[in-house]
Formats: sequence, C-alpha cells, structure tokens
Amino acid sequence: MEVTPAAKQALMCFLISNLTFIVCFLTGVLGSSSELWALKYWGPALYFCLINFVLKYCYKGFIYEVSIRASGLGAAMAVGMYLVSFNNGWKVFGLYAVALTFFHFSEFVAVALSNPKTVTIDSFILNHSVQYTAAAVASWVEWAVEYYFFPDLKTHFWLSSLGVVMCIGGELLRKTAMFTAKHNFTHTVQFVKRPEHQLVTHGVYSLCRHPSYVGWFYWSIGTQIILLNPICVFVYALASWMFFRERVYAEEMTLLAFFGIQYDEYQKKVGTGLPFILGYVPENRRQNLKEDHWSY
Ligand SMILES: C[S@@+](CC[C@H](N)C(=O)[O-])C[C@H]1O[C@@H](n2cnc3c(N)ncnc32)[C@H](O)[C@@H]1O
Repeated sequence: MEVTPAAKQALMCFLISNLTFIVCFLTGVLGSSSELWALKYWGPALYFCLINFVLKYCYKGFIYEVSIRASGLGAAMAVGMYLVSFNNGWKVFGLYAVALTFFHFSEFVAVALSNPKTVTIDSFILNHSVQYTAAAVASWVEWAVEYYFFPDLKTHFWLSSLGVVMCIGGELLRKTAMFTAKHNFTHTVQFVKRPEHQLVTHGVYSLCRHPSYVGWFYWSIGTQIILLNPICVFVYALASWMFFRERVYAEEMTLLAFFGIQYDEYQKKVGTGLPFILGYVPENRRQNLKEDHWSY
C-alpha cells in the first residue's frame, strides 16, 4: 500500500492540531479554567485564524486545502475530547464530535491509501449533500433544545456508549470494505465501466453486498444514540434507509450491466446486508423470489 503525500499531509496536520489542543486543554491555556479571557472564549477561533495564516504561507492548492480541513478536524476532535471530561449533557456532545470528526478525517485517509488515483478534496465528504448538512444541524438543534429543557435526558451515559459501539462497528465495517474493494471503490456511483473495474466478492463482500453502506447506516444511527436524541434516532434511521434503498437500487442496475451473470450469481448467494432492502432484482428473477424466499 502506497502512503501518498496527501495521506501523509492530512495525518500530520490532523495530529499536530489535535495534540496542540489537547496540550492546551491539559495545561489550562484553553478551556473553562483558562485565566486568559480571550483564549477561554475565543481560543479555537484564534487558533484557526493562526493556523490558516501559517498553512496559506507554506502550502498552495490541493495540499493547502487538505491541510486546512485536516487541521480543523483535528482541532474539533480535541474540543470533543475535552467535552467528554464533563459530567453533564456536554459529555455526549463531545463523544458525538469525536465520532463525527474522526469519520470525515478517516474517509479522506482511507481513499488516499486504498484508491489514491480518485482522491480529491471531496473525499472528506464534508459537503456530501444539502440533506446531509441539514440532518447534522437538526441533530445539534435537538440536542440543544433537549439539553436546555430536560438536562437529565442527556445523562444516560450507558445508552450513549451503545451509540459509541455502533459507530466503532460501523466505521470498522466501512473502512474494511474500502480497503477490500481498493480501486473498485469510489465515493460516487460509476455509470460507465472502467477497464480495471473488477467485481469484488471476497472478504466482507462475501458477508453482504454493500458492507460500506451497512457500516455507514449503523454509524449514522449510532451518532444519534450517542447524542441521546430520541427524535433524530428515528428520523436518521428512516432517512438513511430510504437513501440507501435508492442508492443500492441504482448501483446494482449498473453492476448488473457491468458484470452480467457474474453479479447475478453473486446476488443469489449474498444479501445486501441492509434490513428489508433487496436491491435491484431483474424481472426474470422477481417471480422466483416471490415463490422462494426474500434474502436481504
Ligand atoms: C461507494 S462505493 C459502495 C460499494 C458497495 N456498495 C459497498 O457498500 O461496499 C460505490 C462504487 O462501488 C462499486 N461497487 C459496488 N459493489 C461492488 C462490488 N461488489 N465489486 C466491485 N465494485 C463494486 C460500484 O460500481 C460503485 O461505483
């Protein structure tokens, strides 16, 4: 596996920012115990301005764009780690911030390592879609409203840790899928077959046809369990399910066109892995499925 300059740069900036913040929190320079008013309230914003200035001076183009995002994610993750030390609702928000920032950072690194030719700034998937951003904001609003009116609701830490387990499991499955599929994995669905595109049916792909989607599906629900957001748990489960049902349908139409009988055989043996999602079933097999059994 080739460690590309983009992966190295992202890792370096993420770690430097993360460790700088952790040291500042531990020494009391930043955080609620800080004696310095400006740092206590504006520390992260001041750091961001400073690091942006330094990075702009040192790097240009793609590497600068990677550096600033990785630095921001590293710093945000450290703020999340700091909040985890609280003994109130901020603790669960801190855990959520750690899960979210790690997910976006590790997506970039996973693409940069497993399929370097396709790595772009979008590999951080920070700008996934308007719906994705709206869903994130909705979950912050729900957390804030409930924390304000029912602070005790946000202190069921044992339940929140169930969300942490779901996020770790989802992350592991998704990243294992990315490293298994390697150059065959792309963030966007391919509608034209590239000559080097091969069908992957081994490793986690022998357990289910869409391991990265299964991982993301449970990860997204896990984030809301971490936040102890009762409304968003259901909304996220439903919205993710609908999103992946459509995505899998479209993706499997293309995979059947690319790989024909090979994919047809694979579909017969292995389920999608997503609850109650069948994927694209060709007309000639639909009847048999009704008579036989529906495997997910
Ligand atoms: C975001 S990846 C998702 C892969 C897969 N659906 C999963 O959940 O692990 C989308 C790309 O992977 C490709 N792909 C999906 N399943 C594949 C397989 N079993 N073998 C090779 N390529 C696959 C599709 O052609 C598509 O362009």
